[in-house]
Amino acid sequence: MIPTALPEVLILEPKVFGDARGFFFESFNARDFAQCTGLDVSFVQDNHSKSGKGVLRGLHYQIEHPQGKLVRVTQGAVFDVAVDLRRSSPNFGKWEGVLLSENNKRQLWIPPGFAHGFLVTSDSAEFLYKTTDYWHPEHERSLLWNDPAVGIEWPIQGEPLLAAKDSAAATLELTEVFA
Ligand SMILES: Cc1cn([C@H]2C[C@H](O)[C@@H](COP(=O)(O)OP(=O)(O)O[C@H]3O[C@H](C)C(=O)[C@H](O)[C@H]3O)O2)c(=O)[nH]c1=O
Repeated sequence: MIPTALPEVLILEPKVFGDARGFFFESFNARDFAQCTGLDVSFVQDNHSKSGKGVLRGLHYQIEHPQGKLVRVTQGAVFDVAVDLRRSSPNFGKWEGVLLSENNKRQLWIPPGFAHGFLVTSDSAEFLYKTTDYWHPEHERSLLWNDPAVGIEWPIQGEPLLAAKDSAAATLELTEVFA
């Protein structure tokens, strides 16, 4: 486990076994996750998305039924970002960005209370993640990817490819946040 500038956001690096055939690693182990993070969480949903170069999905969160997310990349590379949306946090509005790729096999734990999104930096990327609560579309919110008040330094020249809901997302000042 590798800490980040946001104490609750954690990078996890699996032990990878390579041999003449290729590689093997345990991509998730509940006991090891609990031991190395000290967290007592259970995951209820696995998600898998594929995106082209320059796609930015996010920054999303559920205002009710907030989801903790354990995210990883199995093909390509993304710049993965978490933003602390807990008003009571000393890091409210602060962000952390981590390169996740098929090569570094790093995973990122994003707790409930944070917005999450990623920018695809490779030609395409397959993104897999586990969530600690189910999808509740009625509670989904989107924080604007380039809100100057948050100041995320996305590794992109020009505009990303965004879903309409993300182009129209609210700024930190106007979006719903957590206590
Ligand atoms: C999130 C989700 C979506 N869907 C359906 C709804 C749409 O018909 C389709 C695509 O959904 P959406 O455009 O919201 O997908 P993303 O933009 O990748 O959303 C995700 O983006 C960022 C990276 C996140 O962290 C969230 O997990 C999630 O909000 O999948 C489902 O059926 N179940 C789900 O859990």
